[in-house]
Amino acid sequence: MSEHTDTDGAPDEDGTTSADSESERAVDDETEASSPRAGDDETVESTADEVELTAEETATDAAGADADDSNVDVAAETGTDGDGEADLGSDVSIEGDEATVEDDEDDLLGGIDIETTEEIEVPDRLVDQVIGQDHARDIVKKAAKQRRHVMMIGSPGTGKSMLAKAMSQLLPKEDLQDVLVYHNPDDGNEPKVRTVPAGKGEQIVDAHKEEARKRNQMRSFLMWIIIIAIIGYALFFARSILLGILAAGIVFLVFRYMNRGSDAMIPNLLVNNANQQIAPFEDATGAHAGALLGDVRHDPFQSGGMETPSHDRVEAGAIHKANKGVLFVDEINTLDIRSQQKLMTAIQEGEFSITGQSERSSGAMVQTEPVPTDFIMVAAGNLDAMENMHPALRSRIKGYGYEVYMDDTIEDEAEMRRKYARFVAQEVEKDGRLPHFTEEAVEEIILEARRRAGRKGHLTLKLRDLGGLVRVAGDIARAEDKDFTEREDVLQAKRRSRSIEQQLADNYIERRKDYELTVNTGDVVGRVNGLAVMGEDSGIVMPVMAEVTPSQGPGQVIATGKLQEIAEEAVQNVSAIIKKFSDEDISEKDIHIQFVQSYEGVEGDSASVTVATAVISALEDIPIEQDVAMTGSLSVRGDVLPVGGVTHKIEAAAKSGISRVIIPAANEQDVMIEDEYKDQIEIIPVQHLSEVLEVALAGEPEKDSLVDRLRSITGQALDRQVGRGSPSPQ
Ligand SMILES: Nc1ncnc2c1ncn2[C@@H]1O[C@H](COP(=O)(O)OP(=O)(O)OP(=O)(O)O)[C@@H](O)[C@H]1O
Repeated sequence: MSEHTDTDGAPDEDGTTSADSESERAVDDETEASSPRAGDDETVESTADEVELTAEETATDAAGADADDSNVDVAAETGTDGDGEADLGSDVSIEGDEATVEDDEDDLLGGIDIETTEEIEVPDRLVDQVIGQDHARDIVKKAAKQRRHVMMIGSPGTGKSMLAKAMSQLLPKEDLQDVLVYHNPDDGNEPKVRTVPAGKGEQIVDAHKEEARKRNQMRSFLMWIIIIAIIGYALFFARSILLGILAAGIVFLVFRYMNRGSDAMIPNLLVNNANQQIAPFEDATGAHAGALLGDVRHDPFQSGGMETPSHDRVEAGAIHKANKGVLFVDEINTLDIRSQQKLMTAIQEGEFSITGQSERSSGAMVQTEPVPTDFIMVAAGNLDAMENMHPALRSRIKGYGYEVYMDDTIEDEAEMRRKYARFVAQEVEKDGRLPHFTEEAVEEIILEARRRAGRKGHLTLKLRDLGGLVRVAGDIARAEDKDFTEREDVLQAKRRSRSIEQQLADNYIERRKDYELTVNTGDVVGRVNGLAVMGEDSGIVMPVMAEVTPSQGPGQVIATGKLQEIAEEAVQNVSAIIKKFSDEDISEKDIHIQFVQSYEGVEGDSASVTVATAVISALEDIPIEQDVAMTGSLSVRGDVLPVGGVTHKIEAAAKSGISRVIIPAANEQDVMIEDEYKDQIEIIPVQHLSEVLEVALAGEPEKDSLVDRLRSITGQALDRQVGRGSPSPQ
């Protein structure tokens, strides 16, 4: 829309052809020294923009609460490299400790000295409260400045909507507008639309109401005079009270009708930003068409003087309410295609007429003049969302904005741990009812953040879940009337707030124990205790059995249920090696694989080492030790490759009474098992299938000759000792 102008001179997405828009962007980019956009070289981008942002922050951060950008100020003042002390507020002193705490992993609070989180100052601006996600945060700042759209892809609870909300706080409030819808005397079905600066809308409506009230007052006065005159005339001259009442009634109705007419002239304040302290943030996640695009209510009377004028029935949609602010749509692929197309039009044109969304209602007759929709769109979701999103909409966002992938974890450094301590303070303050956390309680939360990361030297950024733990712990402390949330409360919360998958997995392990289905002693040919993950945070022992039989025709891999594909892939991977060391030709055999009592939940190739071991055992008729469980992916040359969820898998093995577990050596650093399991299980990291067989197979000398053959054909010369006695990483 022509009336939309951006404060920074950046072009609107105003319906120009893409060629026009591109040239506008080029001009814009020139004026902005080097405004980057998605797809540009990141290094070049960030240098120019950091300068911009730093300048912006220095000017605007009067509150001094900026989390990361304050580093610059701190560095300038103290001469240090500035690593965020200022984040934690003046109450918390960490100066002097810096050099020593930086790399001390055991200092869980990263060097700050607090008794409780009450002492930690929480920054005012949402953007400064965001932990990690530096890339996304920078993008959001740039995009707010340049009025660009953003697409954030990543795991749930990593701060996507928080960042979108933060973006609205960064937009200029001065640009906000009110939108009024007026009756159109020429065409009642096409109400007029006018925009005025925020706050003016209410004044205009009030002025119209006042005018209508005065007019109606005058009319009422006139009406009563006429009624009295008519009744007087009827009584004294016509001598008929009935006639008088009838005539007075008609006069009354005529005046009522006239009054309704002047009420109908009062405009409808469609979008009211009078009390808006920041630019609007509209969350249109899962919104139906009406809520997203606006609607016109049905009018049951439609005509005859009783109808509601069409402009009064118009309702704004999220796209209109978000004008000059942020429209956030999570799981954007769940919007139906028509809504996505219309959303695209709104982005492109910067305006969108409102019409009835229900085709059979009287609202469908009405279509307003275009209503401004000059919002910044923040689309979010996981990778699926991106695949299933309307391609043209995606290209709109891409062409006019940034795409950013959210991190799941962040490096575990002193600065970051201090921010996690602040995160606990933030969550406590946000909730408003929880007791603050003691130092030890915060330490336990940080330990949990490490554990949940599933990666050595990292902390989880799935902070919604971690915030959930903070709340449960706080609630436990509150229920006990404690002044502060203590370490025991966090430990209890950890036990209580187990996910459905964790509860299911524990049930599963218990049930298998009850029915004595878990075999953890002795040795069996063709049976391996495999390990799998359920959901994101729990493991199970999943035995795999293999049987090899001569085939009538070409050999097949036969597996149960949905696991056929995984079995086939695992057998294919191992077939090259088997061909070399075995006299048996497996292409002439049927290989039956059973994932015992499991139909799904096995992720991809993490079962391939298990399947390969079971097949080799069945083929060579060498038994497998059942006190061993294993996980790992396999290359065609027999290398054992890393997999996910090792910590949960090891814990599941320990819970099932298994005493040794084989994991890929590359995953060794990710193991963060709870203390209680450390003495129960020996962890054996391996690099090659020959090591797996050396540990898992029983029945020498067949085992030794097989391992030797495997080593010689794959050129694997292992110096290190594997098997019993190798130190566990914990
Ligand atoms: N990076 C972060 N920094 C600080 N707090 C965070 C962060 N990520 C998540 N949180 C906390 O978790 C809450 C939920 O996060 P948010 O709604 O932004 O996640 P999301 O990525 O949008 O998830 P979803 O896609 O499921 O909606 C936030 O209100 C905040 O308390």
